[in-house]
Amino acid sequence: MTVKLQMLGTGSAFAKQYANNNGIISTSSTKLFIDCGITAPLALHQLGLTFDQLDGAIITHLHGDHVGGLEEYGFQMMFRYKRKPKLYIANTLVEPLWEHTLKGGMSQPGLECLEDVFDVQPLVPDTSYVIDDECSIRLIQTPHIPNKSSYSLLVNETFFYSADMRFQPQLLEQLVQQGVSSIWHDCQLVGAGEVHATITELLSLPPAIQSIISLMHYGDERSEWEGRTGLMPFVEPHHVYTIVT
Ligand SMILES: Nc1ccn([C@@H]2O[C@@H]3COP(=O)(O)O[C@H]3[C@H]2O)c(=O)n1
Ligand SMILES: [Zn+2]
Ligand SMILES: [Zn+2]
Repeated sequence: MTVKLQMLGTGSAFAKQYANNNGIISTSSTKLFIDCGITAPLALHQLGLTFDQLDGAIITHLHGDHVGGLEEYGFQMMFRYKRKPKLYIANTLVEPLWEHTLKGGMSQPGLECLEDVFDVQPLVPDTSYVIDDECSIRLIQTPHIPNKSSYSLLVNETFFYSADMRFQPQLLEQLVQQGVSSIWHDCQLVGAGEVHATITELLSLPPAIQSIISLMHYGDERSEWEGRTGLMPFVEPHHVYTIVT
């Protein structure tokens, strides 16, 4: 049972040296985007891949760096590849993703809801879903923007992918107690962490937790922080990581 994760990009929403923090999670039989932001179509192309090589996407929340590539993904699959990709998304985000994000560009006769474009798999948070023999996923609602739903992702109950979330030391502690052995965390290197965890906050975690954290969703100032992130390495874009063995 092996699950791999390759990041198309590891950058913050405003980063220009690193593409949006979007990944491709894969098993021997399934390949899914984790988020599909503005830069995802180009980043995918630069990796030598095409949309039809993926089975679908898992979506964490509705910011452009996480969903801004879905219009092109949906249209390419519809008109070029003639197949509906799976869309794993929290049940609370199904309607807003269509009404507030995609409808303006995608609606036309015959395309009137998210289900007309994607094979929508609405996920109930805190519930585990089997993707295939090797992989299960569970969404956990985590705080990001006040009064907006946003989710982190637990893979096989052992790998925690924060997506975008504020500093939640108690949650991280609890996850470790429940058997999580690897955490990929978004990280704001400069400025106040109003909607993301800052590096200063993450550096305050006990060494035992820091030692299983890798940093993603960072800004262009990453190079100034090499060697200054405690026990937490940066996730490298394009590197293929084995996240579950
Ligand atoms: N209240 C907010 C809302 C948004 N932002 C910035 O906009 C970005 C949107 O994508 P993100 O990756 O969630 O990061 C957000 C902040 O940089 C912010 O700094 N404060
Ligand atoms: Zn983001
Ligand atoms: Zn966000």
